Amino acid sequence: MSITPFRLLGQLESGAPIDRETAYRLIRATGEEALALFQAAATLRTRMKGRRITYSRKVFIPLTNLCRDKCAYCTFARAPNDPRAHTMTLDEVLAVARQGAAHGCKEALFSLGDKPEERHARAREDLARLGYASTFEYLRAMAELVLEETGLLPHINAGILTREQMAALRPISASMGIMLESVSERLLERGQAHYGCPDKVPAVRLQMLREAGELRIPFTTGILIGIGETPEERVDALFAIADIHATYGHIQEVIIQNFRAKPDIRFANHPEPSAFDMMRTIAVARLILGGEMNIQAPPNLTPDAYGMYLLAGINDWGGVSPVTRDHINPEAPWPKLTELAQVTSAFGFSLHERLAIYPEFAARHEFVDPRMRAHIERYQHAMA
Ligand SMILES: O=c1nc2n(C[C@H](O)[C@H](O)[C@H](O)CO)c3cc(O)ccc3cc-2c(=O)[nH]1
Ligand SMILES: C[C@H]1O[C@@H](n2cnc3c(N)ncnc32)[C@H](O)[C@@H]1O
Ligand code: MET
Ligand code: SF4
Repeated sequence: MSITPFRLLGQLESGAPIDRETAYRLIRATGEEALALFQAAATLRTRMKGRRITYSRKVFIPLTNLCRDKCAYCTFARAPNDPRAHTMTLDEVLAVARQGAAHGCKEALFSLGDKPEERHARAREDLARLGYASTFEYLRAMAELVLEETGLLPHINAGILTREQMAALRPISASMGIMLESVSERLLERGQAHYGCPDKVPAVRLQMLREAGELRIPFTTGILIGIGETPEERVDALFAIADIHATYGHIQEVIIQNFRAKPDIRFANHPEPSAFDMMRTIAVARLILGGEMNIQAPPNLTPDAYGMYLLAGINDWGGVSPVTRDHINPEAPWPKLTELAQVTSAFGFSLHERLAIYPEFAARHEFVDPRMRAHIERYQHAMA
């Protein structure tokens, strides 16, 4: 039995949240049912968000590309003996941040390998040379430096952090995030995407999401699709995020990201998800997470079709940089902001800049550390 477009739209009009069995079916929808799914999700988005689509103007700061994990999809992490292995110096960090500030960027995205010093002597040596005992201590110092020297708002995407570490980063960052990636435990098995990745154990990532909620940290998470999970496991991951957000209310955006193959990874020959799979996942995410959630998909990972994600219910393009590459997907250039604005408007929407903390979170005192308040307000006044 299929859900008729009429029933699906009717169910939405009634305001009833979508249940898991319906989501399992819709994520595999084809033909007219897929069209109805997109329309329902897009209508829900537009009802709550209007026709405003946002992005954050950012610089990417890949503090270290050493990592203790071995994700099969990752080209960012480098082996210690790879000539491209690198831990940025203080001067390099400041130079990138200053260049960003000069180009109107307002976010400094710290995205880095997870606890490399626990696996690689090379990481311990790099840190010792820089005068630090751990990646976390160095990250904290560099985020503080960038904030105080340039005013850019740090967003911290540094893998698994303890509650104490997140609490220590809270006064010097506008927001933090980790991708949940997937809830599938199967992916930890030999040959799978997360084999050899202690930091990709779903329970560990879900626990960090909850602790960030307890700490009232505006938080980014999301799923990476096409890494060996089933469509039903995608749905389960989205419900896990929705459940945690229902308890804590701190998830400010959910990223739906598509796996992109590249030559030098374990998954070099792993198939990529289609733009149609992205649209079905985005639309189901919108129906599960509701009209208020910010749903983000990166434009650079689907350069010839990203405009269609607007028809499936996204309202955000994420961070876009006029200065730095996407170091996670270095082969995928950011669209120029003029092109992004043109595509967005061709689909009937308008493009607006936002900060690393969304306005609805910046407006709530409990989500803004007192030390961050003035930094955030300075940009808000400039953008108003
Ligand atoms: O340029 C990127 N930015 C990534 N970002 C940053 C994102 O695009 C935005 O700049 C920030 O989330 C602010 O909204 C992430 C942030 C997270 O908290 C978690 C995961 C990601 C993943 C990426 C990514 O793959 N590439
Ligand atoms: C920073 C985030 O980037 C994502 N990520 C890592 N490698 C890839 C890839 N090959 N394609 C798309 N996304 C990727 C992961 O979800 C990680 O958490
Ligand atoms: N290593 C972290 C993670 O995978 C940060 C993003 S990948 C550089 O969660
Ligand atoms: S995705 Fe993050 S955790 Fe996984 S190998 Fe790459 S840097 Fe490490």
